[in-house]
Amino acid sequence: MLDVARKPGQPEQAPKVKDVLNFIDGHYLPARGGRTFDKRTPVDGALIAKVAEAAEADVDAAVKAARAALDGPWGKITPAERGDLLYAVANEINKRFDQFLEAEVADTGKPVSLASHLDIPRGAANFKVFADTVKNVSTEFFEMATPDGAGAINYAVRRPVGVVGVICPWNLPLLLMTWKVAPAMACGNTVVVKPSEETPQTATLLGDVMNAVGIPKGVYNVVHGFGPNSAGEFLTRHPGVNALTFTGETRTGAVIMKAAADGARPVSLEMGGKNPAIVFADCDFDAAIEGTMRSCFANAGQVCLGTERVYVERPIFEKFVAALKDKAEKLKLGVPEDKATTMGPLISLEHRNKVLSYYAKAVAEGATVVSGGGIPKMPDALKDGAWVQPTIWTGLADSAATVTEEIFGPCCHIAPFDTEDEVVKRANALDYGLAAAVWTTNLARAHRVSSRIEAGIVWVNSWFLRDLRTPFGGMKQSGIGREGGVHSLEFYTELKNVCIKL
Ligand SMILES: NC(=O)C1=CN([C@@H]2O[C@H](COP(=O)(O)OP(=O)(O)OC[C@H]3O[C@@H](n4cnc5c(N)ncnc54)[C@H](O)[C@@H]3O)[C@@H](O)[C@H]2O)C=CC1
Ligand SMILES: O=C(O)/C=C/C=C(\O)C(=O)O
Repeated sequence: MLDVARKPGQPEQAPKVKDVLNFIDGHYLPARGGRTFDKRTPVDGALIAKVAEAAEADVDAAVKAARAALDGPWGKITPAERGDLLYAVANEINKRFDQFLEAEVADTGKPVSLASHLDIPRGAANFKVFADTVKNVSTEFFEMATPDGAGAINYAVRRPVGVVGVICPWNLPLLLMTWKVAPAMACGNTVVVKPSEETPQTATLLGDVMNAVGIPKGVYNVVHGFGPNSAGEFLTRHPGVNALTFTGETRTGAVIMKAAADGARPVSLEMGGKNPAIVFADCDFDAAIEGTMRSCFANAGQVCLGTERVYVERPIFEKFVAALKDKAEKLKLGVPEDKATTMGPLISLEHRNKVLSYYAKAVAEGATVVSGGGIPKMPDALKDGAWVQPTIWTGLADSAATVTEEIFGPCCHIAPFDTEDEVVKRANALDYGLAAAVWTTNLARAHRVSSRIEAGIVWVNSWFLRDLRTPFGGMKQSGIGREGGVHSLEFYTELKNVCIKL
């Protein structure tokens, strides 16, 4: 039975319903036509915001503002000056830390302890890291011989691609949005952001930060709404957008790629995963359990890098399953503000339906439910929240839907394996290739296995350990392109070669 951590009687007051507006050309604006949609907290289902639902004309205005800003002061300042402004953005986010924290927690229901250590600090750090990257990266220079003996020189310069459309998910809203907005701005572009309809608040707050530190109007714009036939589609189809960057589901990425084909516009796509963890018998057992707990259950399993398939070498299989079950059952579900809470709700009742459909499918496919498998008993005040039990299965075939399809919930299937060759093949068997974790104390094996795994990121004896200078992205259907450090410059700039005949 799960221990439910919440303060008795909470929430005592009805939350204030906020108006969340679009942010266009430096101004907070309602939607043309006045449409709004409701945002409810997944903690207890209470209405927390009325969000302006951008009409096509609002998206058009945002793109036009972003285009005009390219020709304004933003287009004329030096990379170093842009870098200083981005540092100011980061410092201002940190100054308003509590405001961002409150907004992120309200939208997602995630524990304050998680958002205060991950989401908000990374939101600020993203601006600093890309300000530094742009300042410190040089380009190419080649001297060449010419038939007349005078020679020529070539040098490459980076120029912004223009207006970048940024389509964001709900799982790490500020972190993932700024992971794209920061490099885009550091490279001199302007942006129109479409946050997830589930998490409209922190992107909106960031508009105020941009104004406060003097980012010129029109550089950063936010339009709210949904995907098809709404702000997402209006933005991705808009011919004034020069490049599109997206994090979210693979099927959505494919739709966005089709939209980008009109005008042959570049895309950067970070998409779904069904990530394996491979645990060898020679691992540091406690570290492997601790790391696998985080990779399966952090953020209620709503992390694209999270583990949903665990392969454990047979000699330690039973011990591993028992230890993971023990830890999973100690997770404390509860209100975000409670320091004891270690797992929040899923993002929405709709997403919970999806996750629960896999819980049912696992049973139908013949799984042994080691732990969880349903809806936890929560106090009355939280009964309308999107709560789900952390869940562990064993006994499924590698072909089961539960083992092959992204669930994006707090769950994993654990299977035994016998040989390195066998487990590498099983880990690589899917069309996804985002991340993997390998647990072993054998250094040669760590190198061997990580070199054979088909994933954009392999963590050995760790998980979600991020150096923001490194390439980040997925192989196969998990993504197109890499972002992070200098790799982001490849996407957010056009590289132009200048050849001068001497
Ligand atoms: N980081 C990741 O890998 C994430 C994966 N997911 C997975 O995706 C599933 C669905 O979650 P959603 O939030 O609906 O993800 P999604 O991929 O549909 O949405 C992500 C963003 O794309 C926008 N969008 C959706 N359709 C669009 C379209 N046709 N054109 C332009 N923009 C569009 C959405 O409004 C949102 O801002 C989840 O159950 C989960 O499995 C969800 C969020 C993040
Ligand atoms: O650290 C990052 O930049 C990204 C982490 C997580 C995701 O991309 C995700 O969950 O979508």
